[in-house]
Amino acid sequence: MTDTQLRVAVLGAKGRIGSEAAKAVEAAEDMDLVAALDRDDDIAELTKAGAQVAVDLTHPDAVMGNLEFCVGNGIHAVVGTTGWTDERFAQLRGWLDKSPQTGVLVAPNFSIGAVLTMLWSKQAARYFESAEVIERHHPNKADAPSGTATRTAQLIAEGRNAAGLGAQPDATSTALDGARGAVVDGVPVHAVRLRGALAHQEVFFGGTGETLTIRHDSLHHSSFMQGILLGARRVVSTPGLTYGLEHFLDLG
Ligand SMILES: NC(=O)C1=CN([C@@H]2O[C@H](COP(=O)(O)OP(=O)(O)OC[C@H]3O[C@@H](n4cnc5c(N)ncnc54)[C@H](OP(=O)(O)O)[C@@H]3O)[C@@H](O)[C@H]2O)C=CC1
Ligand SMILES: O=C(O)C1=N[C@H](C(=O)O)C[C@H](O)C1
Repeated sequence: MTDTQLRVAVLGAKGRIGSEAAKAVEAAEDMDLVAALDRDDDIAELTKAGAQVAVDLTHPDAVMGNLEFCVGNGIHAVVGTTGWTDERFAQLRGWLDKSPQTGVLVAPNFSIGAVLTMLWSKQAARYFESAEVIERHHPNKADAPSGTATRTAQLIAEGRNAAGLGAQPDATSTALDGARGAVVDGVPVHAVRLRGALAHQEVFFGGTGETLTIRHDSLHHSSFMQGILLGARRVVSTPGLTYGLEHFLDLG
């Protein structure tokens, strides 16, 4: 270990993504993996290990407790864990207000293709009357819809609202519960759970005489690793809350 190495910890280090993130941190020349913690470990290990950044890839039930500890101890955080609500963001901002030098990145998705899907969906939204999101994940996923699909729908709604678009056309008057998906800010979101799937999303737009589909597929866990490492490098010099990896990408 040298003084210039970034001291990174991974929370959820036995999980599907956390285990890969721990390997990616270990392999990064400018980082040291100083702690790899999972459910039964004591989070106080982070301070003992001198962690500068904690990468949280745990569970929606665990992430807030982890963040309260990290921010309270001046440890920056890179968060991939889902389950974010307005109330949770308000709580996190409250903790950050008391620790103004600390940075937290909350990234609904660390893969570049998914980030672009979200940004392009917001851009496209203003031009189309109809927009729906279908996400597809492995059946071991705890939450539905995915954090990425939820954020995509929110961004589509922002694009629609800025363009003055009203409610989407939909004459459905009889439907089985759930047939039209969950509605996020006026945008239907459908979640498929499928053995063999990893993380996939299609965003459908419909206008007069045309449709547009933006599709992204994460085919391997490695799709998330570059974004996690970039987040860790950048969050240490970005105090406060950053929502979305796009803020750390040079997108022109
Ligand atoms: N933003 C992004 O790009 C990505 C985000 N994710 C998100 O990351 C999260 C994890 O996903 P995934 O790896 O598939 O899930 P897993 O269930 O495979 O991994 C989560 C791990 O965290 C552990 N854990 C639970 N509570 C705690 C705790 N308090 N402290 C430390 N570890 C804990 C779990 O233990 P146990 O099994 O005993 O519960 C498990 O080992 C999900 O919210 C997922 O949506 C995933 C991929 C990419
Ligand atoms: O649980 C997963 O696997 C994933 N979770 C994130 C989400 O809910 O959007 C990111 C990606 O879709 C993989």
